[in-house]
Amino acid sequence: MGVLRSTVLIDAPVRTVAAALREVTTWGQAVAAAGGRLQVNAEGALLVLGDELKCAFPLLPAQRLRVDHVDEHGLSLVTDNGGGVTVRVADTGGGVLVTESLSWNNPLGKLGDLLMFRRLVLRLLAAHRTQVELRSLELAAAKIVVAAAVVREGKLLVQQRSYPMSLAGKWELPGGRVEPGETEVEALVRECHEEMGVVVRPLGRLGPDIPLPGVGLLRTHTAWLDAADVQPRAVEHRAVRWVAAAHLAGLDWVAADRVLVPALVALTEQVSADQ
Ligand SMILES: Nc1nc2c([nH]c(=O)n2[C@H]2C[C@H](O)[C@@H](COP(=O)(O)OP(=O)(O)OP(=O)(O)O)O2)c(=O)[nH]1
Repeated sequence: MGVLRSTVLIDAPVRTVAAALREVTTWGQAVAAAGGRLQVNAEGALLVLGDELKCAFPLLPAQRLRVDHVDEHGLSLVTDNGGGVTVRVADTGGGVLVTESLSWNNPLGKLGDLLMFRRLVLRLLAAHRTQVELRSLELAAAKIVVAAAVVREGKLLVQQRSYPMSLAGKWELPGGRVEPGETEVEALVRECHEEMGVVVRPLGRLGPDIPLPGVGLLRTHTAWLDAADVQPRAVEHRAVRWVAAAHLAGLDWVAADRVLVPALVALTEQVSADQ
């Protein structure tokens, strides 16, 4: 088995780099820059566990890759013959270190590695490194949309959108755009008050950053309702609902929020166990 590794230090938040890694287009552009073609069998713009990709390079048999692991620390893709790509992101305090390892099984042996595979893999690693860095810096400068994950009595608070047409009827977390001069926490408190008439207390970050094409970057914070007995109401939305962990995966979410579901399920189960 051949293995090559590449590293790069990126000046962006660690979850933002992880978000760039998940983007299907980042992988597609890297493969194209190395002379290949990537076909993706994924529902959204971001890779989730189990998604499949088919990677083809001239003169080589196409490889099927499956997303085997993905979280805010990186992801791994595995091929049918035991090879694959693992990318890890780690905050060093002086930038985010991205380490990518690409391993392959070459039926042509050492000579094939020397003549062809090593060069191709190095090209691919360099192209991916460049794409991830470019996209991370772009996302780090993007406008932020904040969302609140509020759990009470074993259920998560969700809202049903009423606009625009393309999102009407879909479910999302309460929140909205961070206005100029506002912190994320201030925006979250303001949006929850405007949208549901409640006061929330944000507690900290949850789950991955999620790129919203043409809008910005979605960032989620866990939050508590300030008063235990107050009932959120739908001011701008069609409905608000409290949903148990077991029903979260089945909800008709806006596309981006599907990526958050594992973190939302884990949070809801954990808070229910603690209460
Ligand atoms: N609030 C919120 N917005 C989300 C989520 N997921 C997601 O893709 N979005 C998108 C939908 C919108 O394109 C954008 C934020 O829109 P918004 O309508 O909530 O924000 P806003 O109140 O600041 O904007 P507006 O109504 O004044 O236009 O982010 C989510 O979970 N919560």
